Amino acid sequence: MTSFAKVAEHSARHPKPEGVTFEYGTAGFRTLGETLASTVFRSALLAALRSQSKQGRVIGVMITASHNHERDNGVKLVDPMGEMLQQSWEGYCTDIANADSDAQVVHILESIVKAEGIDTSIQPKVAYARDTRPSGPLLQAALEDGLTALEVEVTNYGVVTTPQLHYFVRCLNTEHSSAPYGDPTESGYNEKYGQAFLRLVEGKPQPSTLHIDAANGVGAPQVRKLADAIASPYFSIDVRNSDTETLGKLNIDCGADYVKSNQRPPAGTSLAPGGRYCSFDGDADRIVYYYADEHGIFHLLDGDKISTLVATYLRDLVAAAGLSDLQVGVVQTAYANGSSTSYIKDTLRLPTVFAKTGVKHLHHEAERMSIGAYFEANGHGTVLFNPSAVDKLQEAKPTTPAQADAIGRLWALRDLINESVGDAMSDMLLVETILICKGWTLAQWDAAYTDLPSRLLKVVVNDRNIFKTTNAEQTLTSPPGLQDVVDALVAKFPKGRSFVRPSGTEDAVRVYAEAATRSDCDQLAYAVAGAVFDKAGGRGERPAEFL
Ligand SMILES: CC(=O)N[C@H]1[C@@H](OP(=O)(O)O)O[C@H](CO)[C@@H](O)[C@@H]1O
Ligand SMILES: [Mg+2]
Repeated sequence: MTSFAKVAEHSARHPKPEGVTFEYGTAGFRTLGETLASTVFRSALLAALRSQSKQGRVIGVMITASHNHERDNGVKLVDPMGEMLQQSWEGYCTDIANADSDAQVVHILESIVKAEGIDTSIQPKVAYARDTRPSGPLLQAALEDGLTALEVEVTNYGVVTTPQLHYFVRCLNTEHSSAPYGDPTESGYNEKYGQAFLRLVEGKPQPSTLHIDAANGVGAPQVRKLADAIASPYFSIDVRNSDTETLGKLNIDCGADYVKSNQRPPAGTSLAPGGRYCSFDGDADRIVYYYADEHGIFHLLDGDKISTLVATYLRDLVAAAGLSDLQVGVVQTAYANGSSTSYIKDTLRLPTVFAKTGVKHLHHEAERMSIGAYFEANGHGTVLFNPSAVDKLQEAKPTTPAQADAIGRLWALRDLINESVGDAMSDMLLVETILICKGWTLAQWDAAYTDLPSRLLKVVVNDRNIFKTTNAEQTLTSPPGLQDVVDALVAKFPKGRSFVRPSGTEDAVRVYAEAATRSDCDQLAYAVAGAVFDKAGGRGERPAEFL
């Protein structure tokens, strides 16, 4: 029987900072690392209850702030199949993080037990890990104190990538089932993905070296271990921005978010024409590729390019396997470039839907498809095979060697893909596989369609909570009248599209715009940003570039 007797005493060691309100947002809690100890301690308590509510299955806890600044940190819970915490529990997280006293912390735990009908005699189990941030060890200690207070059975995975922790959780919970996901260790991870990759590329021409920018984060040591496990010229890598020791380097002027937001290579990287480059973010769940053409012009291959590449490859394999009733679909968010959406609909002729920002929303949409590829434009995503697709693969009776080969490749691809969550390393192996099998350069991959010029801006406002949206976040329902202003501005520009939504991870409102030309796109973006600032409580000085 779990008792809350020790909770108040342990909680008193992790006082909640005064005047701070925490919110379990798009990707868990995320804010200044030095303010997070109480929240991490309390997240441990919730992870224990969540485990009991899932009959003692293992819940994950990851301490990371991904691509955000090194002084930030964050914590999020991982559900038993390696997916993001069920949304209905996010409110509990927010409530307990904001509880004003240790007694209230206990009271909230008791009320969750009641509301969820939790059997507290079940042994709770939690697996946890952290990224390389300097505030990580102290937050980990707070987490451990919470886990001890509730006598949780724990597995500490140390310093690993976010998707590795998701993978471990899924493995631990399927270990004794009829379909174990894999060995829940770092070497099990490297073996599983590495072997699937080698199976798929065997006999094809070898690619040139891949230059990986690891954002000076946890992806650096981990991708080196993956390369050691693969130990093949098919995966020849050069890891850059791999300094996880020096303070102040994480995500600074490098990493997937920097490259995608600034549309340029990491500082200090000059791109050799024909060279192959990619960037991870700070916790290695996002990846983007890029290259320079013969004129030295930078070209970005973002999440949209990855999802179209992957969807095309899967569509062709499914056809070659003779499994015409297996439908490949693509899930995007409103931030997907309009050209990619048209390409998926009009050229690939595949179904596509828009989900709200945040991978948990995309993941749930993709689950409804037989084979669903989902990616955010920023490079976070994966592919899901739903159970009926797996059944069909199992039942398939190939009548030709070509069909048998395609079915074998679909199975190998399923082993290559981290289905629990978007994973820079697994996605990289997937992209590499497809490029190797097609014998393509990055420029050949890029040739499928041309991105419309786009711009993403931030507007700092007094209260971002007044912004409410509908239609997969593309239409504002509040503040009143603002959407009409946006619509009128969009109508002025050929191929114009723009939308406004509150960020779930930062105290700001995001404005996205695209249009047929760079200058139209910028005019639209800055005009919409100006309208938001003027009509919805812009804070501080009005940025000079806003129109
Ligand atoms: C435009 C954009 O890139 N938004 C990001 C960002 O969310 P916001 O809610 O926009 O702050 O962080 C999320 C978590 O990493 C990521 O899922 C999402 O794509
Ligand atoms: Mg990340």
